[in-house]
Amino acid sequence: MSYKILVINPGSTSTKIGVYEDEILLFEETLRHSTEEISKYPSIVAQKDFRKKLIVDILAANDFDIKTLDVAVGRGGLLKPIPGGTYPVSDALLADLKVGVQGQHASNLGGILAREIGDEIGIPSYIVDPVVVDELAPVARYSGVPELPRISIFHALNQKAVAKRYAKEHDTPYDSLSLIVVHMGGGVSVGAHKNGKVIDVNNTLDGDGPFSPERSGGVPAGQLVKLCFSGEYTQDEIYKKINGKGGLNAYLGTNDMREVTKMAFEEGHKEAEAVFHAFTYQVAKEVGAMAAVLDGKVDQIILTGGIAYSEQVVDEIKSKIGFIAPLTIYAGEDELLALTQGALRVMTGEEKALEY
Ligand SMILES: Nc1ncnc2c1ncn2[C@@H]1O[C@H](COP(=O)(O)OP(=O)(O)O)[C@@H](O)[C@H]1O
Ligand SMILES: CCCC(=O)OP(=O)(O)O
Repeated sequence: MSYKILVINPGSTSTKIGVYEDEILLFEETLRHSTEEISKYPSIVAQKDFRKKLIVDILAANDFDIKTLDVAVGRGGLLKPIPGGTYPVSDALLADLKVGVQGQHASNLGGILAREIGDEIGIPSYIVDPVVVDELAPVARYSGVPELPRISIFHALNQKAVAKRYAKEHDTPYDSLSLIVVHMGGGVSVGAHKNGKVIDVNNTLDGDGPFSPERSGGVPAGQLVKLCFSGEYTQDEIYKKINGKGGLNAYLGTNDMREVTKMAFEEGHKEAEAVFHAFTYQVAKEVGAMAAVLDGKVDQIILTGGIAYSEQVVDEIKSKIGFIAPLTIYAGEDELLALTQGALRVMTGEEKALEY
């Protein structure tokens, strides 16, 4: 028996959709969203119908009968911290996605849309390796402020998928490798993978690590406190500076690294050039930190995510961190396939679904 699988991957700057028959891709589509397009919506949940219409339209454009699907799987969002694996979108999980128990991010919509479409046609819905997968070592949880422990929010699905892909291509078990994986998408995550666990990673959402197209990354905390109490901004406005309107958006008014590259190197925009170099500098610096986490014994550094398509970004980062370990580039991500495989493992009985 084969399974037809609808895969839904909402990112902060994109919606990626795929339909698979078992592991065979029937069709896929990536729709990129500008900040202008997305910021029309007052909340993540308010984007649901907009993103659902994209899915329905893509199925129709491919003459695909939605009723022939066997399962729907979505990227998992800001739930409570949980172990990696495949989870049915239960009522409890759905409720937490709607609230966003650890915050607001487009990935909250993955499970919500999988469940809604699944219920409409009477098929099961799942999420796989959500962004809250937490494998941090105890030592990595200290921040210096006891009330503010460091937490694990990152591109868990793709970080795990590319790490396992590297292990497979090199005929080595994933849990015997020490890897640094750098995902450069709307957010940037830099993870230290040791013995099959992500023992440290920057909180990709909330002011930690390098800046990214949409996020501030780590900011000077004292200055941030002053800004918060300056009376000039609401809480929401301050938070948007960290998540949504930070990073490339804040400096240059775009979340598109291709646009920044064009401004910097074709149009002679000096600030864009400086921001481009600052981006690669910050990413390289975080890789250096994760090399220390791994005691300097790093088998491979993997660069992935949409920005890894840029040779110029890759070359600049490589020139700074090449001394640590060799680099492998997996541009884009393996998230659609990873979601498919997670759903299939449960549908075929190879793995038991976890309970949220
Ligand atoms: N060929 C490319 N060169 C440089 N940047 C790219 C390229 N393709 C996509 N990007 C950038 O990658 C970022 C989005 O990455 P992606 O992994 O798709 O993000 P997300 O899933 O978070 O929406 C955007 O800034 C986009 O401009
Ligand atoms: C919430 C962590 C994952 C993340 O940042 O994803 P995007 O790059 O898709 O925003």
